[in-house]
Amino acid sequence: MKILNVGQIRDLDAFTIENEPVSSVNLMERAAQAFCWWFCNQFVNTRPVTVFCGQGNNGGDGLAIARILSQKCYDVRVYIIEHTANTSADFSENLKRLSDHLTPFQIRKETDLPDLSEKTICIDALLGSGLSRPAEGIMAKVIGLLNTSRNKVVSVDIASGLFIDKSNQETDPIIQPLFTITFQLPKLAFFMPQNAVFVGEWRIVDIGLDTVHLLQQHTPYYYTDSAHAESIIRPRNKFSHKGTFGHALIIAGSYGKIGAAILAGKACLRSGVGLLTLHIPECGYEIAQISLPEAMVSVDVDRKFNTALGSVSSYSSIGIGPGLGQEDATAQMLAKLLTEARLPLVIDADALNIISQHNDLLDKIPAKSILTPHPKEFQRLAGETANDFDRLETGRKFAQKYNIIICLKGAHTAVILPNGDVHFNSTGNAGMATGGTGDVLTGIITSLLAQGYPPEHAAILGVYEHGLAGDRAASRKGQSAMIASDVIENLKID
Ligand SMILES: NC(=O)C1=CN([C@@H]2O[C@H](COP(=O)(O)OP(=O)(O)OC[C@H]3O[C@@H](n4cnc5c(N)ncnc54)[C@H](OP(=O)(O)O)[C@@H]3O)[C@@H](O)[C@H]2O)[C@@H](O)CC1
Ligand SMILES: [K+]
Repeated sequence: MKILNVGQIRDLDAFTIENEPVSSVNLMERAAQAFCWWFCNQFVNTRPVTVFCGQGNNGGDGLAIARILSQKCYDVRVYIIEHTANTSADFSENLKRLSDHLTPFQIRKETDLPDLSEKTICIDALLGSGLSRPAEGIMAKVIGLLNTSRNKVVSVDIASGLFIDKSNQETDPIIQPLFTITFQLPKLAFFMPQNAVFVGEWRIVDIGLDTVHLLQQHTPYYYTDSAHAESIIRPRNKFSHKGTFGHALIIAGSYGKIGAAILAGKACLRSGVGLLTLHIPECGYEIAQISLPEAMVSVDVDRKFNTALGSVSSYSSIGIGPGLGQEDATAQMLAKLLTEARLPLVIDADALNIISQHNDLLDKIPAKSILTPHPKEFQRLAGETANDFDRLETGRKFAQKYNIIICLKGAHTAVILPNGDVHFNSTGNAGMATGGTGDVLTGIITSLLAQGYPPEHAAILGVYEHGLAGDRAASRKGQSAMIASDVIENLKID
């Protein structure tokens, strides 16, 4: 699914109006109906509703929503924030249509602000995609009122005050909703960790914007939905044998961290690889043979750390990093591997930290290798950034410069491709913020690479399936009880 910028959203809106054709006020009606369909499924009509409207089209949506909910027997109050002499045409039309049902109250100054009863659900239709500057004056006061009230707030399209495709300042007044119900497409702002409280839980409602025009839009930003992930999966051929699915090598573990190697290895096997070899220090030999009998074990000459590899030319994919440690000998082994490997690698955890400390290694990373840093590891690699938008831009430049793929881990892991495209993941949950889940991801992606998935697909699909397995684990065990092994047990890539 594509993620568009403000200008493209406006064009898509205008194109639909002209070519469907549909009048803009009828498109607004469709948007309001779609919002109300979600709202009525979420909240019963015994809950009072207060709608706060600006004077642009977001406010127009709010007026239409108020009318529809009132027709559905909700007890509705409407407040219009009169902050400008200009109102949009569709706002004015919806104000007329509302007059048979409700009389709105005006808010012009602070003393007009209402006392909100605790039970009322507030609908935020103050400002939408037309935001051109931070909210101020009476608009900022209303935002402050809603944020300090204990009421549930639902934002229409986007939280008022939040920019769709650029960073806000920390001091900007922005609504902190429980839910955002957005029209047609997710917005770039939703994927930035800095915006978590300004988005809440978000849902997309379809308002029938032109799909052909949407296909023609160029954007570097995508959202990996189930349809896209499923289109990547290759069915297993009936006549296949273990050689068909490749031979993966995972280089991981150190004394006290052999578990990381086992988790990565098990995840690799559970993601469909034909054969797996684990390269681990000698102290892990028996642990690995007992806990993972399906894997072959290549034992390092060192007892506690990985320090030397034999030839790697026979492997179909190589993952390195989980629990590796950062010994000098390990760093030398990694440098040699980067020089000798003739295929893209999966590089995680301590392998990334070693590269951060030896910047000359960056140029040696094989083309299309997949790096899986969490934000701190990425910062060590690429330097400080001013905000999450800036970090994403830095990631795009970094991926292009070194011809690599970066899976920037987070609530919506961003898979950044060598051409600068970014695919935000849709699966996963806060239960996955626990030790070992990163090792599992390394195993999954290494497995997909071994099976012949192109690196871009291995990264996008691996991240998606990792999150999906985490969601299955959370629904069975709960987010607090689940551990990395549960993510592995819930893998099912077919
Ligand atoms: N796209 C779609 O497919 C569909 C979109 N729809 C809906 O339309 C919404 C977009 O509507 P919109 O363009 O009228 O913008 P919106 O945000 O309501 O207000 C802009 C007004 O506010 C003003 N203003 C700006 N910043 C301000 C500030 N800080 N403080 C105060 N004022 C400020 C600005 O003034 P100006 O910048 O010109 O000074 C202008 O007057 C969209 O989010 C969705 O809800 C659906 O109905 C149908 C399908
Ligand atoms: K809004």
